[in-house]
Amino acid sequence: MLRDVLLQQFQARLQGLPLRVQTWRGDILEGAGAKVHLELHTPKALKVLTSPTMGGLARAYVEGLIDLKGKAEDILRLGQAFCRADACRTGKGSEAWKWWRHTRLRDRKNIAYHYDVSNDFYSLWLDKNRVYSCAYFEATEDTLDSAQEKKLDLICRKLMLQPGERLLDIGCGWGGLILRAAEHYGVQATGITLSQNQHDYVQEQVRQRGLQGKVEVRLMDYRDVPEDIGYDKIASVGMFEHVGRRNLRPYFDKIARLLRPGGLVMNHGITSVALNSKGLSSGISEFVEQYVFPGGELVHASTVMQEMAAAGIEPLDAENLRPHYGRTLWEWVNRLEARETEAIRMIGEKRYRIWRIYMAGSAFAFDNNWLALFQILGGKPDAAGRQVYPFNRRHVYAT
Ligand SMILES: C[S@@+](CC[C@H](N)C(=O)[O-])C[C@H]1O[C@@H](n2cnc3c(N)ncnc32)[C@H](O)[C@@H]1O
Repeated sequence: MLRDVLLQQFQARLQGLPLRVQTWRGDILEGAGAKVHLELHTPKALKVLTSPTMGGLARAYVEGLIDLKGKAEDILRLGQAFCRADACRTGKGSEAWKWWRHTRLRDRKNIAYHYDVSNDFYSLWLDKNRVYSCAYFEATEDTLDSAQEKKLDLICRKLMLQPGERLLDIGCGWGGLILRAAEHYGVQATGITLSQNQHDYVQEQVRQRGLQGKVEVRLMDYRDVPEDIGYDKIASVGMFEHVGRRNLRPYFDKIARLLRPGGLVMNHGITSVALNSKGLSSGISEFVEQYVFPGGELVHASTVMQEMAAAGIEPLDAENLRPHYGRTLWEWVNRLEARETEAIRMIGEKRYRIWRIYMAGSAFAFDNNWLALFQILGGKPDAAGRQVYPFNRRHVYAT
């Protein structure tokens, strides 16, 4: 019978893996020294497991065909060995994305899908400032809270924020950067987001902290920001992954028009390690597109610099924070798992599983050098080509 053949093929793949498997009939297939328990809830799961991909396993878990119990790190390591997916960084993923996907309406829907899940859910496992991007673990003893504050400060120092300057934060999330920049660096800050929940939360923070007139948040697409102001500094943190490969040129053109001559921009975001921008293989990109970040796209850091330069913004500094994002994501996963019951009550089992597996998978991808995180600082020279930037980096590291 086909089912028995599939079961045999599956068993052959298990050889030597520390995995305990329980089938829907209650049979136990014991691997040596099992660290992870895999439950097959239905014979349908066998189809996924006989020619497995990382994305296929994630989908089966999210859809409830299988259950995975154990430490998220062990699950990912086993998944990789089981799928024999050593080369996910090679960029053989889907090319399904198309430029017309990034209409304003579609982007707004995509953002709402991911960010408007529930503010309470995000507050369960993010740091106290609700920063949803890579932290900066400057010292080994840093906690998530301190590492996120250090990241915000690192960006403020790289941008050389001065009191009275105008700062625009494109994709401001729950306001961590604009609130800190206004309170600690004295800038006039404007944040934009496409998420209604984030917008409402930041507005309430501005009111509670008495920052009216100093911090403004707007529910707005970056393409619609009025160009008559001339910002001294612009930040975009964990946002440009939503822009789309083909929109990077107009995105940086827009930034160049918003920035006054001599101004600085910090583009902080996830980049691919593969040069060809095709996405991670083993079905990972397809899973992320369907369940996590519809419309998200990654490019190599060199492409970011190229597109920046084409818009007349001079790349001044680039730092890869890859290990910091691995650590940040493991912190998020551990904190989410510790609050599993509340999380499921708030957003339901399926969405809990999506966030758990995508964050653990992303942590694994950073640890394995499949993904990178680049802070790229650029400056807009004045008409004579001048860009006032120090001859050293003391302003960044001497605190
Ligand atoms: C991963 S969050 C990062 C939030 C914040 N910068 C942080 O570090 O916590 C991405 C942000 O980009 C915003 N975003 C995505 N696409 C956007 C667009 N087209 N226009 C404006 N904001 C956008 C989202 O609304 C969200 O606030």
